[in-house]
Amino acid sequence: STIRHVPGPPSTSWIFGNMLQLILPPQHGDYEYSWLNIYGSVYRFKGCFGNDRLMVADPTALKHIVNSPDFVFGPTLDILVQCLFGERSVMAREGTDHQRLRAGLNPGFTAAAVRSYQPIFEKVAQGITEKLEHESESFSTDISALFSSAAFDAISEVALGCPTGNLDPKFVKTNLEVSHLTLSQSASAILGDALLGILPPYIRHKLILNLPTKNLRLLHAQRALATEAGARAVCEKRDLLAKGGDATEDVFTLLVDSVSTGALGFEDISGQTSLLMLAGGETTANTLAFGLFELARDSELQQRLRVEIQDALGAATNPTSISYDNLPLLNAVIKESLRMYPVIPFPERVAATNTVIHLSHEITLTNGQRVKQIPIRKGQVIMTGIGSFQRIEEIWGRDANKFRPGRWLDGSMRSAEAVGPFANLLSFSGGARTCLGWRFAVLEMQVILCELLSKFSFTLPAGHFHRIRFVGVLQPLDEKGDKRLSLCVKRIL
Ligand code: HEM
Repeated sequence: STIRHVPGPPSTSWIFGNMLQLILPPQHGDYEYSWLNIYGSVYRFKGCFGNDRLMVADPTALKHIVNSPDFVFGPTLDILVQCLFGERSVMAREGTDHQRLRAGLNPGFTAAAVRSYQPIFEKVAQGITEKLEHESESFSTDISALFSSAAFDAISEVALGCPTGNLDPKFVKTNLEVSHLTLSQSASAILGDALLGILPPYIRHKLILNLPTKNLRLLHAQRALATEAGARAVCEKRDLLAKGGDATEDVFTLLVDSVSTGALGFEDISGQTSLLMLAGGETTANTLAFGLFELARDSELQQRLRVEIQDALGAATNPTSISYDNLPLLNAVIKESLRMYPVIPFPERVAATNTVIHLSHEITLTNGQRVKQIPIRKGQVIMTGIGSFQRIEEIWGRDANKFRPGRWLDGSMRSAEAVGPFANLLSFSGGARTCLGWRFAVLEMQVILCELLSKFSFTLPAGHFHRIRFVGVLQPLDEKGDKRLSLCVKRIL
């Protein structure tokens, strides 16, 4: 097959191939981004047990993969989706069933719907300020924990219409435990995924649902509690709407209201609870943490952004009338954070049929042949190299490995093929499975950054250390491997 001749890094282990280098390097991207420079935007590497995998960062090929029904979730992602989100979740659906459910859920995530959630995001952001104001004037704090809890509050209030304080405490606790569970990424977990991946999906699903391990029991409990919380929220909203009560602005209310159109059933709504709570929490929280870290290490950039925000706040007739999309530097910082730190950096896909991917330019195979398309056999695993794509120098500039929000403002980037829904980035993926909550995440980040930077300044503590690892999502870890990113915070008002 052609794949055999696609150049790529040598493998040092039959059991692990290059998987440990890709998933557990000392720092995220240590190998991946240097392979990009050596082998280009498409290369072959070894998965576990000698299997060839393809890393694809070429924009034309990526656009095809995310838009084509020829590619479905790879085995590891499939396991994750079944365990964490359950078979009723939109992520677990395929083909027309997926399209139908997505269309039904869409009213909760349109630009207009998300704009209506702005006051809730502002309330959550003020909640962070209140926590920080309880500290002394200047102190060090773990912003990653702070953002995780804020993102959980935001998704609970905006999706379910329920403050976290009103949720079943057992659900809140298991949700937190599950978020921490992703930290258990290890060589044995990679091997376990590879072994499960060999099984046909039907047997794999049966096994996942019935294996009596502690972690799987926790995941099942979390899913059940999430569905219960979702069902309760759906019932409350249905009763309120039936009585003609004052509807609150939240995703579930909008969706329950649309049930009469026949697009969705009540269980289609409650079945999304686990997915929304988990997919909407850590992703946004970690992107925010990485962005604020970059601002903490560049005080001049931080100050310029603060001035932009304070000017906008000063000009606004009331704080909730701010139009966050009109703040150029704020949005450049958010785009640059998403570009440099795509929290899902290489979602896995598998070819559902024999197919071909076309590339934006020719590559030279190890046998000397020049090709602009690669035939793919059914079953071939492909990593959609979102992180690598977002570091291609010809597209993003010679300094693509540097955090420089100015690239979004000074016209120095080459316009490339439009792939994702936001700023030509793929951090929210693209095509039929584009992140449903991308507008939600962008507004949440805009509101929280504005609130915090207008009231506090952030610097790196002496001897600052953090490591970025892919543990289900990209996360900042401390020396001990615990999730933490500490910054010094000083009140400025
Ligand atoms: C910075 C924050 C976020 C990032 C970077 C992000 C990224 C992604 C990516 C890459 C996918 C596609 C995964 C794949 O197909 O392999 C995805 C799917 C999804 N995301 Fe997000 N996400 C974020 C925030 C959110 C939020 C806040 C919500 C909910 C309010 C959300 C809900 C979803 C849902 C429901 C899907 C599944 C879509 C489907 O399969 O049709 N995400 N997200």
